[in-house]
Amino acid sequence: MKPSTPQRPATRLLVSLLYRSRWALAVATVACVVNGVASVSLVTQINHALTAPPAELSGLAWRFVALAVLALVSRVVGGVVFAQLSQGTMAKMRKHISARVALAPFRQVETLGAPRAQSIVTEDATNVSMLFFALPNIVMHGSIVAGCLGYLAWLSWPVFLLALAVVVVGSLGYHLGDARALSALEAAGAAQDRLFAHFNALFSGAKELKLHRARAGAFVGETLGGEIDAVRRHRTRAFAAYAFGVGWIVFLFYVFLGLVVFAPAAVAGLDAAVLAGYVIIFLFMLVPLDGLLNNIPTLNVARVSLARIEEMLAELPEPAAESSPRPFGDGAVLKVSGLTHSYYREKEDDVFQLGPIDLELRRGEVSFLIGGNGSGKTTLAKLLTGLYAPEGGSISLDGRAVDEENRADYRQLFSAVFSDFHLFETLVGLGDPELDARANALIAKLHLDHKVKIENGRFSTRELSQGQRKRLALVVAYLEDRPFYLFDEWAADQDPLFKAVFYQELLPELAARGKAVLAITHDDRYFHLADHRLKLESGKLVVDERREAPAETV
Ligand SMILES: Nc1ncnc2c1ncn2[C@@H]1O[C@H](COP(=O)(O)OP(=O)(O)OP(=O)(O)O)[C@@H](O)[C@H]1O
Repeated sequence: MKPSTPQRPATRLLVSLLYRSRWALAVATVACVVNGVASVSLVTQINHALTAPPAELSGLAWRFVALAVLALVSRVVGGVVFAQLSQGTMAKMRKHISARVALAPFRQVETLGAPRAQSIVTEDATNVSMLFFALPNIVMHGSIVAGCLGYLAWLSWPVFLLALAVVVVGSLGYHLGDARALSALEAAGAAQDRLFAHFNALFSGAKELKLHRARAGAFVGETLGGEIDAVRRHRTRAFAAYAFGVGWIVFLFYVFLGLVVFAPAAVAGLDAAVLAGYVIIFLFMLVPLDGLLNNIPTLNVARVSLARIEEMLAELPEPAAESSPRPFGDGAVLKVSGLTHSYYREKEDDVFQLGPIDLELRRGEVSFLIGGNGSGKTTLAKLLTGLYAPEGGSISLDGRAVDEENRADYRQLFSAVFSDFHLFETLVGLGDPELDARANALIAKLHLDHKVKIENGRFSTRELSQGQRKRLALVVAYLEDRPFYLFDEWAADQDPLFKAVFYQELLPELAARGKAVLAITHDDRYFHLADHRLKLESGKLVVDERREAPAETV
């Protein structure tokens, strides 16, 4: 993973976010200002009413009511627009990131990993949405502070210069804390990614944790607990740095105030007659200054999150066109020449090399791919189905090469059930009664009709055994009716009876329907049924024989 640089603001995303929301932001900020003015005016009206003669009271009361309504409306408008902005931004970011992950090359999705993506889609998107609560406050309070400084400059240049010096010295101190806070926030982000991985393990490893008290204790207490504490520590460090920064600036203002009030002689050109004026401005300025400084951490947390989002998006290349101008036909022969792929395993400093591989898959044929664990069968299947782009060599269909431009289309020729398949809740084509009927017929054929059925394109349950769920995955693949079928150790979790159905009935049936079937298998009892046998050993294809070819034992 590249080191991120939160100090460099995620400018592009930030600017585009703000630009796209400029009108809503303007409305919300104006509503905030109107609310501030109305609230202050309400207080002045009350003040006035306390000493006003009774004849003026009814006029004051009407003005009071009007101001109260204005304060109410502006507060509601501001609150609603900010809520829309922040929630809208969060939703947009989540959709954008999800779409980019969905369109990214499969290898990149594998490398990125779910925990980091989850952490970014949840925590970081929320942090960015908070920007919309902080920004108007920063603008509002910042402009009051700037206005006060301007007024000071008009009143007295020396006092203004002194105030400016305080602002510069204070900002430098704040900036030092800010740099520390940003690096702590970045470290918190990295710890948060690891935390999500551990949270996932809490569920995927629930059985193992339940069966081993010591492991559960060590995992929850040290691994997971350690990461929770790491996030807490880094975030606390960041916010403590901001607390020091705010304290430092406010302290400098008190020093300044003390200097002007108690040692006016120290400030050249200070007019004692307008001293009270300065003091009032300083005191008035303290509240918005505090508000301004307190909102900067939210802005910086959002900046760090935006940088993390940008970094992740940069790792997922811009999606290529999803369909080429000339889609593939069904194709009769899939030819592979000199195909290679390598995995670099950082932790072991080791490379797994698959290939170079040459082979052919033909429609109407059942091919079995065998080989020991780790020999590269699944990797070859990912290359054949177009999930991985080959590092070397080529794949072609009826002589037409598969390339970057048409790979997404090429993938649509395959129906696959991988060993780590995912069963979605619904079929594609919801609400089609004909599809429901075909699916239910297949479910009956796979002896699952007493357990589950399809209603409106939805499985009535997915609470099934692993072998049963795999049968449902097979139903989904059958319904897709693509020209190429891949089964990665599909029969591994089936009972002997069903293994026989799979190898002796289902696969030949698919081949008879003109499909090219590739089954990765360890079931040597059924090897003799294959039309085409392939064997991998340590990434090399050591057997490639067809039924009609001279006998060679596999
Ligand atoms: N995502 C990955 N990153 C790094 N190395 C990987 C990755 N996936 C697989 N490998 C390595 O590539 C090699 C081949 O893995 P592959 O899954 O293709 O084997 P396989 O023949 O399907 O094994 P099995 O029969 O156990 O399913 C293994 O040594 C494995 O460690």
